[in-house]
Amino acid sequence: MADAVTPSGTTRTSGHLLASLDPLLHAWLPRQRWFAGKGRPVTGFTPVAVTELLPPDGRLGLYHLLLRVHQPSALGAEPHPGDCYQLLIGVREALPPRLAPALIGHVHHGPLAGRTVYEALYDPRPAEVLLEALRTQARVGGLRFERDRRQEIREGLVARLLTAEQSNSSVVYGDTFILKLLRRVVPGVNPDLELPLALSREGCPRVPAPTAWLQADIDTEPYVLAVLQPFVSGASDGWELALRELAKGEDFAAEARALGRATAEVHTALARALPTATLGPAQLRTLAEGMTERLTAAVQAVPVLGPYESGLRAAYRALAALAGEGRTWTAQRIHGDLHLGQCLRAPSGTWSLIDFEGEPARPPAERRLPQPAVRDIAGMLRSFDYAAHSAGAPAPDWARACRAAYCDGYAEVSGRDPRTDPVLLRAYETDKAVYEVVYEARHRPDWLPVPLSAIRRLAA
Ligand SMILES: Nc1ncnc2c1ncn2[C@@H]1O[C@H](COP(=O)(O)OP(=O)(O)O)[C@@H](O)[C@H]1O
Ligand SMILES: O=P(O)(O)O[C@H]1O[C@H](CO)[C@@H](O[C@H]2O[C@H](CO)[C@@H](O)[C@H](O)[C@H]2O)[C@H](O)[C@H]1O
Repeated sequence: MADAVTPSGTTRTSGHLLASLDPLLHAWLPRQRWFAGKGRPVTGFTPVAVTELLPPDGRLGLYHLLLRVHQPSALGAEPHPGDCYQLLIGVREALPPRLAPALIGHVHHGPLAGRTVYEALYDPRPAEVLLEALRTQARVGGLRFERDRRQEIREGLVARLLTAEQSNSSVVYGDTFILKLLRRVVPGVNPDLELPLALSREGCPRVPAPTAWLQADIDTEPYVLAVLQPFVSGASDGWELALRELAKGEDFAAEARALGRATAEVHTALARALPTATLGPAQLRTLAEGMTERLTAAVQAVPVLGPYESGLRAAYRALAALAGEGRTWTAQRIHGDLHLGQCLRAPSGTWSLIDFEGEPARPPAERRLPQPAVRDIAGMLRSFDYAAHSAGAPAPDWARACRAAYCDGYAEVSGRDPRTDPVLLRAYETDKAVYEVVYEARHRPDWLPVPLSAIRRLAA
């Protein structure tokens, strides 16, 4: 491993530390749930920044690492410098049994020889070090711990790692706050901080307002590394709730309507807070072309889509035809990956939306472009359909009622009924269903029939 490029204030041992960790990380990193490069071998690491948060000479050492992971590009893809991942490495003489699942390995040489290194977020003490650094707005090396001073952060909140299946890692502090530590990080503005901050400035209560955040400046570029928000205690997510109601044969229309209202509140606040744009004929054509290209790539990746391709293309042709008629749409910042799993219902019945990162597979710059709000609505409509097809026997009437109630709720608050834009809505729903086919084929092949049933309907 090359010598560490350390920000000022970092440790004398960091270069050696990385050299001794290299073989351990090779074995450990690709097995992590949040590692996005699965299926391609890891050929090496380059340290981007190494910061000592607790010196290793005590009972507990703690390092913050940003690591570039080198992997061969996918066949036909452009050469890529490698994704940058964020790690928190704990160092102890020996691991207590409760931390066994966190083990990375035993170090055999270098300054940490004889010590054990592990995934520090499993351990309450290192996680509490992060909260304390946020509370006190610490600066350590190139790490900047920032906070909104209007919100109080109490001392001594006890940390626990969330065990949910997720793309990043989250720690809950005393049921008061949740810290999302981003794993694959990119330079520039991150919508997962940008949009909740903008919504909080607008006074929109539908999104937990960021309390604090961690940033790094690397080669003059800012990286958002973690975001702390109030924890919605006792909340259930929309997906769990929908499946529970379906299993009981209960209707979900009242909740769907409340979700429609919440989505409209968020869209209205985002349109006020951040720039909007008008999509003219040229942009509509580009939009339709992009959808068509994604369909072509999806058919190549998942050939079972083949028989439906021409039927699905009709939705995109209809969109391009609207461009020919000179139709325009307003575009604005949106959630970008809205589905039932991104909606939390507090015990009081209030809904919140979370996770504004956008679709992780899309390039970061594209995720921050203004887009028609209908795209988020299409995501939610797909989600009701998903729920109705995931619970034992399909429940098309249940899905229809939810979809209608969601649009009603949206129209009540925004004054715009998404069903008055059927061509755009259908094109976005088709695009999302195609994405889902690829997603399920890659990640959950047993679920493939769920989006495929929508594909059959949309292609007819
Ligand atoms: N403010 C919050 N209050 C309560 N639970 C939350 C909150 N934010 C996130 N969660 C929980 O954490 C999980 C992961 O959060 P999410 O932002 O979706 O992370 P990821 O981007 O890693 O998927 C969610 O599914 C939800 O259960
Ligand atoms: O939550 P993520 O940002 O990781 O989104 C990805 O995974 C989702 C599944 O967890 C996937 O969503 C699809 O399945 C959901 C049920 O599990 C369903 O509610 C969604 O409507 C459906 O799209 C999402 O597409 C993917 O990007």
